[in-house]
Amino acid sequence: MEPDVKICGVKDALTALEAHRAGADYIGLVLAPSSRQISLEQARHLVMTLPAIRFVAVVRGMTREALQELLQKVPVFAVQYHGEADFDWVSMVHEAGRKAVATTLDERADIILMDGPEPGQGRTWDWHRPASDKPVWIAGGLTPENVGTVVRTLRPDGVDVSSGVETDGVKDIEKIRQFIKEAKQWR
Ligand SMILES: O=C(O)c1ccccc1NCC(=O)[C@H](O)[C@H](O)COP(=O)(O)O
Repeated sequence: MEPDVKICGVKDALTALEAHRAGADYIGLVLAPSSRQISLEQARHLVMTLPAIRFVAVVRGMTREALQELLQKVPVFAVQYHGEADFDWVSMVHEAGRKAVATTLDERADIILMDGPEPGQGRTWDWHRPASDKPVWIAGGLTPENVGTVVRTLRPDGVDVSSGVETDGVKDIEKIRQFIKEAKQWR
């Protein structure tokens, strides 16, 4: 099986649609503080406009109340939670009928994302694939140039990229196409 590809930090419908048409399996919408952050209203508009796309809401250290609001307002396919939570965010996401993407080895989640210490900064790290019954995605400094090697050596269930498919901080559809081609030809 070829790995799933998530293109993270998409901010507009055209880029989401082009990435989807290029073969992206998931599109990440950053709701955490970031140059890629969009509002709940923008996220809702994207998700409602493009119902065929599996959108993942990317959050960091979000409170219970804010997560509740997100789940009520934005019908994303999944929530990817970065940072510590002092409440059971996985159960909340499941009760809302969504998938949970954990950035720690949390076996209650549906997918484990192995990301670097500075998400979204394009920094590589000691990529490795932990033993887990859950699908494991790899992220952190991936590019069209290195993703093939990562897929070939670690055999992840998915790969996730943001900076590596941007030019001057903006998503670049040619890099997205190249990344997807390289990621999916190795499995
Ligand atoms: O992308 C961000 O700006 C971001 C901000 C806050 C929390 C998470 C964020 N991104 C998470 C992702 O899923 C990124 O795709 C992942 O960290 C890889 O990023 P990159 O190394 O830039 O490819």
